[in-house]
This record gives sequence, C-alpha cells and structure tokens, in this order.
Amino acid sequence: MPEAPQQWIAPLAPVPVNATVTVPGSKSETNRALVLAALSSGPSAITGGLEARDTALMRDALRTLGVTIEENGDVWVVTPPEQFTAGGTIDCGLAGTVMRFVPPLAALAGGEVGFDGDRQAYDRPMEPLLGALAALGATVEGDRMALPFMISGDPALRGGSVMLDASASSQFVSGLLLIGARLADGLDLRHQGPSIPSTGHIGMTVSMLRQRGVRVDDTQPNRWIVAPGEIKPRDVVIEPDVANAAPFLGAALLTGGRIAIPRWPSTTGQPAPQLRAVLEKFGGKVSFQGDSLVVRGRNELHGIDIWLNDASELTPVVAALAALALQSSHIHGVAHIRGHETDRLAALESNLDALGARVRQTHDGLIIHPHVLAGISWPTYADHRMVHAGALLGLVVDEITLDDVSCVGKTMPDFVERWQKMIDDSVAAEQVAGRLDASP
Ligand SMILES: O=C(O)C1=C[C@@H](OP(=O)(O)O)[C@@H](O)[C@H](O)C1
Ligand SMILES: C=C(OP(=O)(O)O)C(=O)O
Repeated sequence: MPEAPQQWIAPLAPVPVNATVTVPGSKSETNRALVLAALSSGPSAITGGLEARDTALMRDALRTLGVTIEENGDVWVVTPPEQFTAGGTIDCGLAGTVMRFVPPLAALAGGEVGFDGDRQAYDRPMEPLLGALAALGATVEGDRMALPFMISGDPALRGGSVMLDASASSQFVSGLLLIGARLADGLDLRHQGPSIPSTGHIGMTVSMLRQRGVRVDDTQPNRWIVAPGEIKPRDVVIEPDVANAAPFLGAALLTGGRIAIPRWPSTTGQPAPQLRAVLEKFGGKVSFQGDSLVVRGRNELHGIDIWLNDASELTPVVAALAALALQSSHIHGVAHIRGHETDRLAALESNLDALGARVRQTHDGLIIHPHVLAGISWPTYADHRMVHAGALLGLVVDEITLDDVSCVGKTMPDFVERWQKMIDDSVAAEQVAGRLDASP
C-alpha cells in the first residue's frame, strides 16, 4: 500500500544553498542488480542498494518467486532458486521497473503468477511487453493487457524472435533483455515504431548483462540479440541516483549557490551527461572536485530549448527551473511521460499555470513562459518527481504547499529530511563565514 498522504510546506531558502549532499543508490541499477542476481547461477551480494518503495517492492516480488534475499545492513545477499515459484501475486505498486522487469521472470515460473499494483498503475502502458511475452510462449490473461494480469510461465520457455513497439517505454526492451540468456533459443528482439525513449537505460541493461558474461549483440539499430547461456553471479556496489540528485543541483541554480554531490557516476547508463547539459544550459557552472560533481548557480536562469527524450524523468525538475527563468523554455521529446507515474505533462501544465506561469503542452513536450509565481497549492499526483519540482519552487516562492509528500518514498523516503539538511547546512556555512548572525 502507498503511504498515508502527508502535506508539506516546502521551505524557503533563507540563503543561497551551499552544501554537500549524499544521494542514495540508483533505483535503476538496484532493481537490475536484484533481477540479474535472481536469474544468475549462484549468490550475489549487492552493497548500497536503494532503500525505497520501488526497491522494497522488487525484493518482495523476487521473494514471492522463490528468491532468497538476506539483508545485513546495506549488504543484500541474493540467492536464486532452482526454479521460480508460481502461485503468488506480485504487488508492482507504481514501479515501472517492477511491472516491466518481473513479468519476464514469471514467464519462466512453472505455473501462474498474478500481478497487481496501485490503482494509478493500471494506466501505465504494458501491452507491448505482455504481447511480446505471449509471442515468446507465455500465457497472459487480463482484461486490458495492463495491470492487473496473470502470467502462466514455463521454465523451458524457448524464446527466439520477437518484435515490439517500445516507444512508450524503454523498460519493455530492458525487461525482455534481462531474461534473454535464460531462454532456450536466446532472444532476437526488434523494435518497430516511433523512437524509443531513455535509451541510456537500455545501455545500462546491456552493460550489466555483459558484466555477468552474457553475450548481447546491439550493433544494429533497434535490434538486440542475446545468446542463450549462463548469467554469472556478481557482487556490486550501487552508484548514486542521478535523477534524485537533480533537485539538489537545481537548488544551486535557483539560489545562486553551490551544491556538491560525492561519488558522481562518470560512466553510467543513468542520464548524468544529460543532467549536466541541462544545468549548463540554464547558466550553471559544472565542475568536478575529486569524485564530486559541483554545480554553482548565478541566481539567474536562461530559458532553454531542450530535447529530453533520453532523460525524460528529469522533466518535472527542468520545468520547475524553467518557470523561474528569465526567458521562455521549450522541452521536446517527452510525449511518453504522459504514461509515467502520472500524466506528467498535464500535471506540470496545470500546476505551473495555477502559480502564474503560462504553460502549454505540445504533442511531445511543454512550452513554458515564466512569470512571477505566487500561490500555495502544489498537487503531487502520487508522483515523487512532482515533489522534487514543488520543493524547488518552494525555495523561492512563498508557502508552496504540497498536498502529499509521502509519494517521494517511491525512490527517496528521506527526501524531506535531506532537503531540510541542505538548507540548514547552507545557513550554518553562512554563519561560519560571518555573513549571517549566528544568534537565534
Ligand atoms: O529502466 C529504467 O530503470 C528506467 C527507464 C526509464 O523509463 P521510460 O523508458 O519508461 O522513460 C526512466 O524514465 C525510468 O525512471 C527508469
Ligand atoms: C519514470 C520513473 O519511474 P518508473 O521506474 O516507475 O518508470 C521515474 O522514476 O521518474
């Protein structure tokens, strides 16, 4: 079950932010590492996995399929079963990685596995993935080819060639690639349709498969060939989550401050280069100090024109920054985020309009004309990234009130505490520098 709703008034920044912010592990890498450990030929240890709703749902899902996961502090030891267990029901919550990565595992179980999730998850696209699993030999039952549904698997699923349209989510491709090596004939997967978003995340899947000894040929565009064979166990340390770093880095831009994020992943399938490009386009100065990414803002944001297809989960943060820029901005290439946790284009248009910005949806994005913002209401639509956007606006706009901040627990349950700490650390830094009176 999602958490009970919790209202939150986003704090104003009394000084430019100036802090070092540690960011928890990547959701995408954590859930891939869990799934690959469950598919591999022996136990694997995962260190620094993200502790949040999406990864708890993934651990529960794998346990329902017979996987053993022992959690000792931040080290999780995952032991795969001989064969995935049927008979259970998986709760996907609102997690794309659970609803798209676990059905392929269920297709390898010896019987029926049920899938359900939050009511809001029923609207997220599933049909291309379920259609592909049916084409590969699994039986899929459900009224709408969306959640809820049932899969009857076969541990000896043959696999082979299959075609799908992955323009609604790269996760359809990733989910199938993850099991490709476990199919008797391997997998020859092709995409046909409008371009696939978030291709960096498919790159993350391919590179994590290769690190475990799986042969993947991705030399042709929109085609992936996975050879059948062993998925080797591997111990991993999870890198920080780039999309969860974004609101903190955005705070440096908005307040003319400085934020450092240690352990910045330099080679990653996460949208790290895209985030850096966004911050620079807005006028931020990005540099590295040791293993930290450091962003400095100038208190003035330029309007930007940006293709965010490969980093679409950054859209709410980018839109919030754009609403406070000096010129208009245009975000392109993100039509598919209408099927993310909520219809993010509609949510951003309606929320920012209500604060006074003039925002228009296009066929694949948003045009944002900034305006002096005022107002209090910031509905979050159960979407963690709408919390990030509201928090950013609240740094400089009085009394921004989020109707429910609990949904941020999808990927960062202690976001509010980390946000407040960023502000408190910044005030303390000003006091130490003698620029602010330290008396209460
Ligand atoms: O595979 C992954 O871990 C993800 C892929 C992307 O999904 P879409 O391709 O649906 O945008 C991204 O937005 C999501 O946050 C995580
Ligand atoms: C789109 C997102 O999540 P999911 O993995 O549920 O698709 C996201 O985190 O912004």
